[in-house]
Amino acid sequence: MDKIIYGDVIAQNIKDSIKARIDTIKEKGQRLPKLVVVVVGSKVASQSYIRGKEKACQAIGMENDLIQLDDAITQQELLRVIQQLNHDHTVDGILIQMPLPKHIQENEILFAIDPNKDVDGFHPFNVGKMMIQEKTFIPCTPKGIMTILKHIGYEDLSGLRAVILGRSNVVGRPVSQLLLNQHATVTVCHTRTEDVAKEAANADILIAAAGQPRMVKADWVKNGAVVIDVGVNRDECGKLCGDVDLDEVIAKCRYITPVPKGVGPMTIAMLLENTLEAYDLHMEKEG
Ligand SMILES: Nc1nc(=O)c2c([nH]1)NC[C@@H]1CN(c3ccc(C(=O)N[C@@H](CCC(=O)O)C(=O)O)cc3)C=[N+]21
Repeated sequence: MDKIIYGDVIAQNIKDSIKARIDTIKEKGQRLPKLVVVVVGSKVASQSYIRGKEKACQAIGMENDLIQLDDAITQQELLRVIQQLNHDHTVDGILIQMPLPKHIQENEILFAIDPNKDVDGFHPFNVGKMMIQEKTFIPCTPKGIMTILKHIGYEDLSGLRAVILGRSNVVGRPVSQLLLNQHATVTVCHTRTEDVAKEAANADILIAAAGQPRMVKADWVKNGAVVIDVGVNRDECGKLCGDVDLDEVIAKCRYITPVPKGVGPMTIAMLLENTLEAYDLHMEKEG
């Protein structure tokens, strides 16, 4: 069914070209790009994502380290770990796995990461740069969504209505900016929106990032719409499922991304891409 966009296939192509780049770096005998992932605590949900990313790094020959920290780590101790990584010249990208435990002040942590190593694009300096359309690290999931849209010929979004379900710092807010940059007319819906289904039904491009299993039904979708499912939920059976009821929605839409094999693998590919960008930035500076 060519309505379904398999993000894992697009992601594989991107990873292949990053691998080719890394192969040439190896041939030249230069230092390899390196990503460090910091995880606090042992949340099960985090583990599968971390493993996916580790596997991806290994497959393309990118250096990667995992720093696993105890749940009980203090704010100061975590800040010190980040400082060390900031000063380590072999480290190109730093990813602090979200969410952090409740006793950690997330914003202070985000401020602490060297903006030039912020491959998540979560540092407020980089968030601000994105807002004013300066070149910077674009958060991985929003960047993955835009790459999928471009892949299906949705690059110039002039005259199109984009509706986003969810206003998180990680997906909803940044993707709204990126869609706006591509000239879409953007609506962001959230828990206080009066009639989400009605808003969604106006969308030419519907981005579901609400964290509600199979919330989006057929009557939420305009005929011919593009539906991007960012949901990472577990259903009653413990199976990974999205925010969109694909079986219902598929008849109405022009394109739809599945869960799994949709946005998730793209997020990882974008993380690798951002780490390579960070590497290029650092090599340029080191001369
Ligand atoms: N600082 C930070 N940056 C992140 O980018 C970040 C984070 N924290 N915290 C957690 C979320 C979640 N996330 C996913 C990435 C890939 C898949 C993915 O590849 N999923 C596969 C399936 C994996 C499976 O089967 O479990 C798929 O959709 O096909 C899922 C989830 C990134 N996150």
